[in-house]
Amino acid sequence: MLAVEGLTKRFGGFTAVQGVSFTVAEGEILGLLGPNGSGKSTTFNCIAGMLRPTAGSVRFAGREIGGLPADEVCRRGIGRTFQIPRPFRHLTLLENALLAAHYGAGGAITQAEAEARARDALRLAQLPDDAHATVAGLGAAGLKKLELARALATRPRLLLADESLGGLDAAEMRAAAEMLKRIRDERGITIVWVEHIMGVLLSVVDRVVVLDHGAVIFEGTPQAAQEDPKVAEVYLGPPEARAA
Ligand SMILES: Nc1ncnc2c1ncn2[C@@H]1O[C@H](COP(=O)(O)OP(=O)(O)OP(=O)(O)O)[C@@H](O)[C@H]1O
Repeated sequence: MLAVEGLTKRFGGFTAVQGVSFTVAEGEILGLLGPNGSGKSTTFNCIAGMLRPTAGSVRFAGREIGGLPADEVCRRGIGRTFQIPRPFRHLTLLENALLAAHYGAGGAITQAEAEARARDALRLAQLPDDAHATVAGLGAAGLKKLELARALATRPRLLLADESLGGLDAAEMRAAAEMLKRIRDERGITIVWVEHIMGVLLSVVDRVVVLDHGAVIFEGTPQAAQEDPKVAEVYLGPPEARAA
């Protein structure tokens, strides 16, 4: 469904992503892992149209999308969440989701249809879908849910989830991971989940790609990732430096 090939992104003289290639199959949950600064968000933003790749190709559903603007990528069926939720705080949850539904449809749906999509997305994210629920009072976990609902309201076939777990406690992390799994299982939405926290992600993803210094250093099953010495080294440091 998604094929990233030779993706490279330079910022001036600095190469943040260098020749990254991976594919995502329909219905799969792929975990994109890597330590801070390894190029995950840059890769993600090149797919989602927030950044224009310096080189390489991004194909979605058989068509090149590399370099298309974010709104066009969204209309083609790729929804995304942001690492730092920035909802419209003066609007209700429903209004936030409604705006996302219109954005995802490029303004081509009726208000009734947008409302149906918005309510469905809020329910999927386990948020109230009544007209009065407000953003005020949502904690970190609630804001992440709203971020997810806004992405779902755009009716994506592929969901790019950016670091959904930062700032959550262990129980909230498990619940968030289960929610992504449920969205895939119930709706068949393909998911690329970007995270630097490895533990809980490995329990729900089908496959893992690990980046380090802008390049892919591992691709395989979650089990194999846990046993891979290169993955252990970027996460835990060289063997001699690890605590016994
Ligand atoms: N707009 C930019 N201009 C210059 N350098 C950038 C820019 N965006 C990212 N970088 C650099 O590119 C590298 C990769 O950053 P990126 O945000 O993609 O990493 P990441 O793996 O997502 O990290 P994190 O887990 O901290 O979000 C970093 O060294 C970062 O400082």
